[in-house]
Amino acid sequence: MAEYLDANISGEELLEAQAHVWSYSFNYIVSMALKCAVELGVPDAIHRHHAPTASLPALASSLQLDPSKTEPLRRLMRLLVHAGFFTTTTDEEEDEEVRYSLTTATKLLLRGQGPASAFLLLQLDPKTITSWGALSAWFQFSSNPVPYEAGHGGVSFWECMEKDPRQKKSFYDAMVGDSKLVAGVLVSECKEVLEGVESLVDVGGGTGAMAVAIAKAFPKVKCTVFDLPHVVANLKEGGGDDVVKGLENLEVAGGSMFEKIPHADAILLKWILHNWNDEKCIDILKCCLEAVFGDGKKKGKVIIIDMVVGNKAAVEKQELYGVQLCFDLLMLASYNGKERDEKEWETLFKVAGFSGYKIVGSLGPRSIIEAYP
Ligand SMILES: C[S@@+](CC[C@H](N)C(=O)[O-])C[C@H]1O[C@@H](n2cnc3c(N)ncnc32)[C@H](O)[C@@H]1O
Ligand SMILES: COc1cc(-c2oc3cc(O)cc(O)c3c(=O)c2O)cc(OC)c1OC
Repeated sequence: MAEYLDANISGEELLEAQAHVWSYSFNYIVSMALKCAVELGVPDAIHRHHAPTASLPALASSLQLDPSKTEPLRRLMRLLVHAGFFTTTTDEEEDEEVRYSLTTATKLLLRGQGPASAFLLLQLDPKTITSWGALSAWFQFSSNPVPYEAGHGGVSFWECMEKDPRQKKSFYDAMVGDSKLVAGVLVSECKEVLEGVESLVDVGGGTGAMAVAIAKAFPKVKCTVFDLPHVVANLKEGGGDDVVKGLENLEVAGGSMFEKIPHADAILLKWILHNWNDEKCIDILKCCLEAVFGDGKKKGKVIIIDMVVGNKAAVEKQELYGVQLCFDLLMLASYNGKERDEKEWETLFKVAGFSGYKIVGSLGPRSIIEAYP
């Protein structure tokens, strides 16, 4: 036994530890195999198939792969079945051939219509992966609080994105996909959040996907998409993925959430505060408070869709807790932002001047938090 190991460790425990290291060393291979399947169009080919399942030869032929790639495809699919992205059945009465079908997760990865495919491709973009490779150098040598900026000559993620149309498109495609998915759940299963709300501003609303969904589902709510002027510049003229144009109860406003936010009785902050450190969050929240006060009356609320690290959902489902911790590291690396636990949220609201808050629902690893003036 090597001297650095405790003499009491059994051989079984040692080999299990080795497999644990292997498993985490290989995690990216599963991610890359999934990216490969999405790029090949495997989910789409199964979806297009005349039956809800597809055999390996049918799949290979639909993907127009050379016959020599059929066996490698079987091995790719075996890994992704193990990871929960496809299921298999065998028709014993017919040909005993294995047939693949989609799971709910792979339905989210259909090209064009799948709300999570842009997110997957964004996380696995060579640029994103390269920035993770520089994290240890940032810990050791950088005085810039934002790892992303340290690797980009002091330029922020938002500024870099403006100079790189491909990165900008992939970022907003990922955000739009997520907003469509979350908006669908919000308007059908969490309607009470918008009960009694007459006007709403979606702060940092990007290209408007969330506000469009709310405006369509709640025609009596006057909605506004608010983001930096260049982000919302041509939304009214029909830019963006959603039809902002033509919706009577939807306005577009450009400005900065650090300066002035238009008045409304509900201010929505979806996936905003985790991008910022505590000081910046307090500035944003103070601006929100002014926006809901508007006519001087203490009414209205700020609705926040973000993670509450270690919440009940995460305690009950370990995978959700893992997602929260990965997002926290992504926010650290990209913006010096963070995912917050309930105590940290409570402190932010108190310091910004809110009278109270309530966690009113959960959306997978994220929560819906209401903060009151
Ligand atoms: C992570 S995205 C979230 C977008 C959208 N809420 C969603 O969940 O899909 C953050 C948004 O904040 C916007 N943003 C950044 N700085 C801002 C500022 N000073 N004022 C208003 N919006 C800002 C960005 O343009 C971007 O659309
Ligand atoms: C486009 O390249 C990068 C994207 C991100 C980034 O930022 C996010 C911000 C959010 O509020 C929510 C998110 O889900 C995300 C992301 O998923 C995400 O990938 C971060 C980067 O810097 C590390 C990027 O540059 C490479």
